[in-house]
Amino acid sequence: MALTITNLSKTYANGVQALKNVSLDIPTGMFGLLGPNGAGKSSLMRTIATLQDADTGSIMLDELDVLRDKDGVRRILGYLPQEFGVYPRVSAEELLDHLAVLKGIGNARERKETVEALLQQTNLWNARKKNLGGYSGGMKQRFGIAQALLGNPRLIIVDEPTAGLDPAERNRFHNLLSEIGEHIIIILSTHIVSDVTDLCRSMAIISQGQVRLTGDPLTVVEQLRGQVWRKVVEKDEVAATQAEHHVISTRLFAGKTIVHVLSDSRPDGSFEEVNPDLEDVYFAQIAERKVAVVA
Ligand SMILES: Nc1ncnc2c1ncn2[C@@H]1O[C@H](COP(=O)(O)OP(=O)(O)OP(=O)(O)O)[C@@H](O)[C@H]1O
Repeated sequence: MALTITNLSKTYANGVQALKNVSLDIPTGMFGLLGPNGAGKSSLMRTIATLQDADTGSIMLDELDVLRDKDGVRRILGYLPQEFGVYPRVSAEELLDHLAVLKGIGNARERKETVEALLQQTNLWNARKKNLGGYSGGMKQRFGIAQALLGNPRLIIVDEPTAGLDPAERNRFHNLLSEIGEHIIIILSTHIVSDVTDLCRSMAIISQGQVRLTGDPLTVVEQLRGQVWRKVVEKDEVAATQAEHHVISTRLFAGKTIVHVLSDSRPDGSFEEVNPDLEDVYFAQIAERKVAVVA
């Protein structure tokens, strides 16, 4: 199974062009869509989820025309949106049962089995009678995944799921996502680079509505080897370093600043080579855009 997005564009009524000729091939497994705030990730996710239309372009899930056959897509789609509201005075068990009815699981016995299995899988069984208003952020996200899994979806979209979760809940959420299956497509939209490093076998970086890079994380990181250099500088040296070099990131460490610089060769003897990671790949893409905008 594959999701093929071709030349997708979208301009909102206020003139903002959120998607510019986006083309992506998304294979089975977990796919990471990485980009800064405002990059166009949610616009793309909502379009795939049939919640809004594109101006031009096409999206095919194998033979299924996603932009035309919306009912067909909804039958096989699980969606966890960025803003996921719950009814605070209803228990997880009751709401999941209700959502299962809406998903078309009419048989009461089948529904009971499905709801119970999902509550177990998302580790909410012991809290199933508790009102959702009393759930923590992480529990709500796990409930969000439980509802997205109703009806055995073949395509799951999760939009920025770990923002605001503490490390333990984030781990739990990651484990849950990676257990869900290798045989369906899961698109994880996020601005948290390590979510993609940890979970995804293929990915894309999107910024300002355009796809900047696609590939598998290991390969795109390897392609940057020999081009990233680091130096520890005092805070008041950062500006001068930025003026002289192509700085892709700065990070505070013990009161000093670690700068990462992109360069085909060692800029000078004061820099040491970095073992690049996906964060370097990401910042290199995003930093290039900033340079392009200034120029
Ligand atoms: N309904 C809308 N009407 C007008 N502009 C919109 C609308 N939705 C999004 N935008 C704009 O389109 C651009 C892309 O937004 P989008 O929400 O798709 O990005 P994002 O990558 O999901 O960002 P974030 O992580 O902040 O949600 C932004 O400039 C945003 O302000």
